Amino acid sequence: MLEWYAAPMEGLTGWRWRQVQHEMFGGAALYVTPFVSPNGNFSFQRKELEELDPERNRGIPVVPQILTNRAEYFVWAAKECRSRGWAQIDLNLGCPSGTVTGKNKGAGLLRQPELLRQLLDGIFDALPDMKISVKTRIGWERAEEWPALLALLETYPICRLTVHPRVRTQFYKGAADREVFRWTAEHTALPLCYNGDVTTVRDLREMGETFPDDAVMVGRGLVADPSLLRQATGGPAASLEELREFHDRLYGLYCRDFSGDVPVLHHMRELWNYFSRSFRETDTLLRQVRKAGDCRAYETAVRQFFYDAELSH
Ligand SMILES: Cc1cc2nc3c(=O)[nH]c(=O)nc-3n(C[C@H](O)[C@H](O)[C@H](O)COP(=O)(O)O)c2cc1C
Repeated sequence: MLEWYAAPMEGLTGWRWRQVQHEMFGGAALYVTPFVSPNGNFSFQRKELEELDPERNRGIPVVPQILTNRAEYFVWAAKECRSRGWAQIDLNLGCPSGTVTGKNKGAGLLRQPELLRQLLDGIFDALPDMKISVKTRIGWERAEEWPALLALLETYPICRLTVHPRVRTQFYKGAADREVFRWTAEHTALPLCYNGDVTTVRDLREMGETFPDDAVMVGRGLVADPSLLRQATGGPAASLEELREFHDRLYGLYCRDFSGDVPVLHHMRELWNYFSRSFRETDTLLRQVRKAGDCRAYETAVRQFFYDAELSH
């Protein structure tokens, strides 16, 4: 059955974004959290605890994502998540960042098949009753690596394999290779989820028609237009008023929770990098937003923007 998922995006789709998006627009059957990264201290950071907190995610179907290359850290973190009521845990095999891959984590594991095997053996031996999903790229530097990686992954009872069909060295450049996903769908019995460059309702419909038995995960397209999955499930596109309310509520949560203007503005700038695509003619606004040295200047720029704004669709 085709389902739509919200992708994990560090700094963008954290619990505050999920709260507001889910309440206002919904449409996602699951929301994978930006990764948490357990280590030898066997304790989560405050930000990670918030990300996993049932209260902050109340009513939202959340799948915590874990980034590690050590089975004992994953198993500890998964049990912590289970004790908070989360039934499924996702393993990150896709993060391309040099600081992550340099430690053989995320996509770094894709060039270390033996380490990956040990990690998966340890995870699936210790957690036979938990639903474990995996989100992966198709290789380190060449798509030709994918058949061997898939053969390895297939030996485990992965409850859903999300495939982002780029290799690590591409980061987010070039096009996601939908042919590789098609090949994967023809060659594996694992439940699949497609992820990459799905940004319009037309894309969503096309994916739904081509892969009716799989799921589709949307990242940047959903941050750009938080109503995208509502539209995929037959609902209307967001109105200008809804987008303004979405912005104001999220901004209000950042202002409430962060101390000082700097972290608030940092988060809002990240959001606008994508959210601006919902509107026409955003150059002046984006300049003003980037220039705003404090929240007052930011609020003035955004008020003016919404006064003049026109939707891009
Ligand atoms: C700023 C940013 C943060 C991301 N954080 C994560 C993350 O924490 N975990 C993860 O698995 N993928 C992460 N990703 C990758 C996205 O989940 C997704 O795979 C990627 O954006 C491609 O999908 P899209 O074209 O629908 O955006 C991140 C991507 C970006 C651009």
